[in-house]
Amino acid sequence: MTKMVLDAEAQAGADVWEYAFGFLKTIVVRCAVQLEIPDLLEKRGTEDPISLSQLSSLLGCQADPLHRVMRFLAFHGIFKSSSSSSSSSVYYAPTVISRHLTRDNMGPFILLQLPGMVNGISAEALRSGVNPNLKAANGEDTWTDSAFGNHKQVFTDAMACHARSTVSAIIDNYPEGFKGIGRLVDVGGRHGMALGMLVKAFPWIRGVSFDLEEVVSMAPPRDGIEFVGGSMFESVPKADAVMLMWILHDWSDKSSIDILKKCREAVPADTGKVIIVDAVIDEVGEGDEYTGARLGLDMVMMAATVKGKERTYKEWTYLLNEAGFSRNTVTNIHTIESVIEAYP
Ligand SMILES: C[S@@+](CC[C@H](N)C(=O)[O-])C[C@H]1O[C@@H](n2cnc3c(N)ncnc32)[C@H](O)[C@@H]1O
Ligand SMILES: O=c1cc(-c2ccc(O)cc2)oc2c(O)c(O)ccc12
Repeated sequence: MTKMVLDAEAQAGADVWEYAFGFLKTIVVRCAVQLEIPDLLEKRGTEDPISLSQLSSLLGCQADPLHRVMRFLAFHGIFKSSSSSSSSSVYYAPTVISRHLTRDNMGPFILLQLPGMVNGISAEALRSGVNPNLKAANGEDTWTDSAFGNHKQVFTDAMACHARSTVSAIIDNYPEGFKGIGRLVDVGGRHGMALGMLVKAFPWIRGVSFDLEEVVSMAPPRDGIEFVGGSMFESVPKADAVMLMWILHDWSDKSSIDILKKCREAVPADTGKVIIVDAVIDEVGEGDEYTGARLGLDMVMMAATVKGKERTYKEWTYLLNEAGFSRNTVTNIHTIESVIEAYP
């Protein structure tokens, strides 16, 4: 059926359904990642598409619902489907998008999404200013709220995905930022995925992954990385520089200022710096290819945290001034985040 050229009103009548059913893309992609379909198709490659019956048998899934899921994903360009001229079989092959959904790419990050988020953005939440998903008992600190799931492997796997992706961008676009740094503390560094990549790229660095005790106590040993448990609201281990990657966006302005003050105290007043890796929302410019992802991440912060948010450069400058930093620079690293360097 050829796609008709619709006038704006008719197109809007069709597009509105996207706002009813758009959430299904994440649910269905999440299902494909759970089944490791991107990995299976990637292993076979584009020259060896798999039939529905083979896929159904390999996955132990009913053919009919699997066909419907694959049909939906092929329509949205996640997989490539083709049919055989000699039989009624349908075949599936990987695409440039499905390559990013494998378990060693962004697959585990997709598995973190959705559960526990739905009511975080609702009329009730916007009117009350309270995220109904999270127990008020924990105040702003969702990280010790079991409902948040910080202790779960799915969170560690998702953040390792994120670290792989963002630290690659940091190494490619901001290598100069690590010259002269001996001891680097990664606040909220979890199991050291980011530091492991940084000390490999910059062997002069001695890395310290600082995180909650219940997180670092589960961290497998990692060459060149020391693990220290504690709270960034109490004190941060001393270092030449401190990194905060996807930390401050989880917290309110007040908590972020408190964290930044502890980080400033941990580095030398004359030669130290704090390296913030977080999104900078561009409200006035044209943005770039990550603008949609940054605004989506801001909605995740609203849905999943008590007072987390993404910030504009003006909002970052307010935080840094309040925390006593004298000056700062911003580096575009061509991914969802930028690197903000803050100097005591
Ligand atoms: C969103 S994760 C970011 C992980 C990693 N930096 C990354 O970019 O993928 C936030 C981290 O902050 C840690 N965290 C939360 N509260 C903390 C605290 N009071 N002190 C130190 N770390 C904390 C969490 O355990 C978690 O590992
Ligand atoms: O992308 C995320 C998702 C979460 C998240 C999702 C579901 C939950 O039940 C809890 C948390 O948290 C994130 C986060 O804290 C962050 O700093 C970046 C991204 C995400």
